[in-house]
Amino acid sequence: MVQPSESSPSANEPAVVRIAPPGTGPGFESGSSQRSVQFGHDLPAGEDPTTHGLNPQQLEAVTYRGPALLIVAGAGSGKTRVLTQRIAGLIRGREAWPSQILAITFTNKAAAEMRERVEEQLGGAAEGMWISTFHSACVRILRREAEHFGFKKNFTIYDSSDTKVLIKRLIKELQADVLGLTPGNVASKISKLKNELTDVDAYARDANMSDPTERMFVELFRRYTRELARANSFDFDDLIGQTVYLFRAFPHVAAAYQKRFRHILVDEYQDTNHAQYSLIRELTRAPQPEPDDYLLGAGPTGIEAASLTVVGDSDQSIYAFRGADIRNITEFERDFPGAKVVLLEQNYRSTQNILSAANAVISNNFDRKDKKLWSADGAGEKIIGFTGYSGHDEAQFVADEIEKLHSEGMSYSDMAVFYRTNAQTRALEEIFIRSALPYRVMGGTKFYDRAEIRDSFGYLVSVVNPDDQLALRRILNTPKRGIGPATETQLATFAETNGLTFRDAMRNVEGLGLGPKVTGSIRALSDLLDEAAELADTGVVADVLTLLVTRSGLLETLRNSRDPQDEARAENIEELQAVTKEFEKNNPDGTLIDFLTEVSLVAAADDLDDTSGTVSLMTLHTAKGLEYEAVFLTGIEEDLLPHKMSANEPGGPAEERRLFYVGITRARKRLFLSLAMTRAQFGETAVAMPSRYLQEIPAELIEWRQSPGMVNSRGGQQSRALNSTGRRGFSNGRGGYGGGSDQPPALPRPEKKAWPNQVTNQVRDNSTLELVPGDRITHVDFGEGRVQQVTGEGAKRIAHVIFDAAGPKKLLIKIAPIEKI
Ligand SMILES: Nc1ncnc2c1ncn2[C@@H]1O[C@H](COP(=O)(O)OP(=O)(O)OP(=O)(O)O)[C@@H](O)[C@H]1O
Ligand SMILES: [Mg+2]
Repeated sequence: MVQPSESSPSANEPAVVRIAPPGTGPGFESGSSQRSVQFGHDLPAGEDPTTHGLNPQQLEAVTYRGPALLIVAGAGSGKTRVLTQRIAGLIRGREAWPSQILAITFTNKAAAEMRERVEEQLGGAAEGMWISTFHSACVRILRREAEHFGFKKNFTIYDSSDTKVLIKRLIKELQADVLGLTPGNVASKISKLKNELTDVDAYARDANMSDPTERMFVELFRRYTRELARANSFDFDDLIGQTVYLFRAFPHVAAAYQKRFRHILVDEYQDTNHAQYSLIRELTRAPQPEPDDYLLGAGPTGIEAASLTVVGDSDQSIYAFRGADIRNITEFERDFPGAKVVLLEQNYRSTQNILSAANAVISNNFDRKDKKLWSADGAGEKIIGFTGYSGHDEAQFVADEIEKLHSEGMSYSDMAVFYRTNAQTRALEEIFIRSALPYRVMGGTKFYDRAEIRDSFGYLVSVVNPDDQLALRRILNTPKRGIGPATETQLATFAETNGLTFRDAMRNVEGLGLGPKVTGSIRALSDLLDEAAELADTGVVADVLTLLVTRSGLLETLRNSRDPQDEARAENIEELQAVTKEFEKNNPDGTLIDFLTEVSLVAAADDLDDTSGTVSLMTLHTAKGLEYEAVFLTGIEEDLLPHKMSANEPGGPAEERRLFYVGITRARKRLFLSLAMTRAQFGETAVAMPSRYLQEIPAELIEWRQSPGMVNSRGGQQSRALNSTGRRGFSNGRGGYGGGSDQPPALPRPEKKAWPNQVTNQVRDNSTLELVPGDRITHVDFGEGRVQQVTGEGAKRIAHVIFDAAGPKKLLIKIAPIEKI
């Protein structure tokens, strides 16, 4: 390795880092050069690994040196790759130490991938380099610096559900619900304001205070801000906003980071919001001189601003609803005068058919610079379109095609299924489970949202951050220990009147004059938390969790419960214990705070688990920046894509079109577009219309397939609307269907058969069904077939069957709708 990281400025010490002249300073000792450099690839002699295999534009983007560089290009043109190679080049060329680099990506997964790629290029760990999301970078900064403005290092992070609990309580206290204010709309308005860096005072100055709703909102915002500060907590938006505030209020703090980070690189710049943009602006200012700069001879202008590289694609801006501002990219040259702009054109990801579809779709957005993606890889296979009768039918199609690709040699982890809304996963998961198809749902990790997991975290947070009243109140009577709401209020009031925290009120419970039983309960809880805090100082995270969930009775109560659901809940807590052990293994020095930080960042953005050997399911938003051999875009219907919430918003349908474009451009070789004619949502089944975006794709690029249930049915949707010869079914492409009338299409009547979704509603249990190779069986959907093999045990037994008509399938015996014949 070229860089002995111990001698470079430690990752934990941002302190002062002077400009490192190339090739000097710790980590750049002479003699450690060529010889010790290893590369992840075998290269021809004389080839520079940093620039190897790049096209001329990419080369320019990797090697350009100057204060500001903007790389704009369409999907799959190598933007992220250029960033990665640029970082590797800076380090390898000894222009920067790893610790002088700050690279920002959009998800944890993208950050991990980028780190991996850089390390692969360098042939070793690039320690001290910050490659992270905006949120993670800000948490690291705040952990070190929060004390400058009245927070403590051990602050906790409120996720959106914590935020809503707190706002709900405030709404109740102020009886704000009569004005129509709900936790949801208050939270989203506050979030929006924070993304614009508007704090409550700034907002109040311009608010129309004669409007009672407005006045009430201001009061809620004010109290929310105060409660968060008192709880020594930040919400998600604060992480960025407060870091900006910190830098602006404390120039010497800002200066330390401005000096440290010499190269700042931002991926997916089109999706930065105002707060994130401001953070970048603060970090790329020339540091203000400090007195010792003069002493050291650096002088007031001795240190230049960091160099900034951003990459982005306006066509992939999909976070306007979170305040992302496309102008950050379009006005980059104005913001950073003298900026160099590089355009990339060639796409290295997808086949031409996929790109042509993407080009055709996105060209319907006005107000964009026309750019066409092209590939040197040839046309590739046609896009496959499929219209199912129902969401389950569609899911079955997806599962079948996945199995087919798999049997042709494609790995499950090279395939992904995307959808617009999380609700769509239900049908997909049901079918996937039944087909014994390995999959993983990415993002929106439901695990951390479960009540018992939140309870467990309530305990951990109460230990780490005793100021967090919300967490304490959550666990006060969980499990039930006879502490009612009246006692809770008494504790809160006692704290208020005596200027104590809620936690201190608990510690002094004997002074409250409560009954002996309640007093005893609170005392026991308080002592447990103290004991756990002691353990947290010296012990490992897993032990702290175990102490808390056992001694509090949380685990035992669930285990002893007669509610069958509680058994699963107890298992979830055990799973959490496994997560802490895993954390320990990966972070031998990790503290409880580190653990909580990691979880709060990960749970909000993407998945902890590795996805090897599984098909990935995720929303279109989560899919950004990723790529897969085969991609299934499901639910390409009006009201889903474009989503019905967006239809009437200014810019809504255009943003949804970009989302579709993002989805299409994730595919390398195979793209499947599917929809259903009826879709069950919120317990109702509604007729679904094909998305207006479908007909923007030239017909010759798509091969439409029939659902087996619709064969021979007259007026089938795809033959009416989406046949290969034209677009007869559509009026003018603006959502009209069937000649522009609002008439829903006549549904074809599938031949009667049991649809998969009806099967799952019955309690089916084949646990005792004996199957051996050679047995003939019949399946509700697939008809007759012969068992080839049975693998797995118990509830996880899988039958490998070759159906006479439907071909090979794997079935989870326990729940498969099969019978032996
Ligand atoms: N010069 C090149 N030669 C070969 N492959 C390349 C080249 N440039 C990029 N690639 C490959 O093309 C794919 C897309 O690259 P990358 O992910 O960097 O694109 P991107 O512009 O960041 O896409 P997106 O806009 O979707 O984020 C990757 O697999 C990458 O390794
Ligand atoms: Mg990218």
